[in-house]
Amino acid sequence: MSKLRIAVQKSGRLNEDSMRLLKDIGISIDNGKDQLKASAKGFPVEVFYLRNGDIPQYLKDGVVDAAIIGENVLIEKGEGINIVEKLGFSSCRVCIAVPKANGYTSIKDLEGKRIATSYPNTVQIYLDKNGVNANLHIINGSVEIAPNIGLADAICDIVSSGSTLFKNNLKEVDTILKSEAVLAVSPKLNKERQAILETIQFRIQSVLKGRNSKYVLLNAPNDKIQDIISVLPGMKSPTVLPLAEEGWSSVHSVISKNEFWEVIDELKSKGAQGILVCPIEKMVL
Ligand SMILES: Nc1ncnc2c1ncn2[C@@H]1O[C@H](COP(=O)(O)OP(=O)(O)OP(=O)(O)O)[C@@H](O)[C@H]1O
Ligand SMILES: O=P(O)(O)OC[C@H]1O[C@H](OP(=O)(O)OP(=O)(O)O)[C@H](O)[C@@H]1O
Ligand SMILES: [Mg+2]
Repeated sequence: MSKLRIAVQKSGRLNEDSMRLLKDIGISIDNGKDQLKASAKGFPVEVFYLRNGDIPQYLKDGVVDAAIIGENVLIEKGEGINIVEKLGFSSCRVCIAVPKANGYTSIKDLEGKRIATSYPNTVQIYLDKNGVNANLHIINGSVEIAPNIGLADAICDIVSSGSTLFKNNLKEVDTILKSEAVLAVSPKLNKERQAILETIQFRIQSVLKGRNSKYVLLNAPNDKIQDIISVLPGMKSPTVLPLAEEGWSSVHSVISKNEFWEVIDELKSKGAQGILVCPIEKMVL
């Protein structure tokens, strides 16, 4: 039987969360990272440990069928590769930054200037769109140091917390794109492996829905129940069960992590007591 070949980053920012996601969807791997290729136990998948930056070419060539990769890398060099799931980790943005003292007003200020970057295609497309001519200086790491050593007037690199820019006396002036880890697929994927991929996608969706939701249990007097369930969507509708104590009920429901605190405040103000909040491992709708 054919196996789906999935690439993950060998080491770096994406590795740990990628391996955790694979584990959460039931793909466990015996051998360690020193192996560049490993088979999953009890599931038709082979995992390849590769450099994030090399993965787009492997996908294009069909050497691997799917990959967990930073969206920014696909935008830079992943033409023709489809993203099938956004995975909700390694969020960052690709930004233009200049020295703090620079009185930057718009991208036009970079006309004729030198920009250091590891993302030349992304920057060039952005400059072309804005009708700006600049000289790109391609470096693979520590891009933020370039203005300080006189190598460039501006940089274009990944920003997350902003602390690397801050430490290097730079300020973010333009965001070119936002990125997160994604599941990407080779244009050469065959039918048999497509079916394995669909099983994986279904499992990933169940895990991500679980991660984005909380299970809530609370107690309330029966005369407050209608008011309380009006703010609780649940998967279908909330579960209401009688408590041993006469006149009281327990309500169970699922809340989205994004609106969690607002809903909790509202539940309290409507008379909910003993509110318990539990993580959800997986959610199959
Ligand atoms: N500071 C950050 N915060 C959040 N996500 C980040 C950050 N830096 C990078 N990323 C994301 O993680 C991906 C991998 O970054 P990392 O620095 O680990 O590898 P790399 O050096 O770009 O790649 P390679 O595996 O080819 O050596 C990036 O492409 C980006 O999507
Ligand atoms: O906004 P921040 O939270 O400071 O993160 C941004 C920094 O993180 C990444 O570098 P990384 O640490 O991955 O080092 P690298 O250049 O060796 O890849 C990126 O290239 C920035 O330098
Ligand atoms: Mg990095």
